Amino acid sequence: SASHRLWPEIEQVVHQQVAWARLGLGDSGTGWQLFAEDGEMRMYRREEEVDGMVVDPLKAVHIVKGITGHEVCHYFFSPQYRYDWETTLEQMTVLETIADDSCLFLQTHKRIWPASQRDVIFWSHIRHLPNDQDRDGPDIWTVVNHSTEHKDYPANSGKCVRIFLTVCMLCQTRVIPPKEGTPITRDNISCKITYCSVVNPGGWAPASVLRALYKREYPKFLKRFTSYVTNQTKDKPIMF
Ligand SMILES: CC(C)(C)c1cc(CCc2ccccn2)cc(-c2ccc(S(=O)(=O)CCO)cc2)c1
Repeated sequence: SASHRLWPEIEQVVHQQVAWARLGLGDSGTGWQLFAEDGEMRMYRREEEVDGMVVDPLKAVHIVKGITGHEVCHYFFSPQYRYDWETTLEQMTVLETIADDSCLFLQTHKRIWPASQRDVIFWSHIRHLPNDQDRDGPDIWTVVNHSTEHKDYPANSGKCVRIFLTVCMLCQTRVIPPKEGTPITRDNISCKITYCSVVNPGGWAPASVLRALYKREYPKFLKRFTSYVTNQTKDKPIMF
């Protein structure tokens, strides 16, 4: 709700992330390296370090047939499905339900050898940015996750190293209209997904180890999540 202490930050970060996600990859001069390809999915990263720590920004573009942006964002945002698709998750707690479109999460992730176990606190916000009639802009659904602090869970106070992240799942639905008068089916829809992520792994971890881990884990993550949405929605009415 607009009166919540996090609301100004949510508004600012969501608009910044939507603008960032909608930027193309620019020409090769922008340093984006394609590092994974699988069917329609293309995954790019830039090598960046902050205080000697790998924080490689990642941008993935994927086109998935038969699902909508609303459905992708619904399953990505809603806590009740997360254990189904987030296999690196050990524990997820909803610390606060800020509004029906905003939650505060605490997540501990399974240890990924040889890095030590990590946890993260982030707010998550789901937003529909409809294309206003006069502009034929795209109809966008997005979920933005952004790290924040919580007084009851100070960073690095327990067994876990605190990670920091900003993630944007931005979706645009495409409909190929079927023959006049016939209903739209899942064969007529597809979703273009732009997934942007910057994960600061917190405490020290060797750059080579992190880069190998990101290279292996990220493609699996997006494939697994989109397959999950396809399976969850295939026998259900379309959520536009
Ligand atoms: C390896 C990599 C795929 C980058 C990775 C490792 C870890 C585990 C923690 C970690 C980080 C770094 C090094 C070792 N372990 C967590 C995440 C992560 C966490 C959260 C989200 S989310 O978009 O907010 C969806 C809700 O869960 C996405 C990714 C990614």
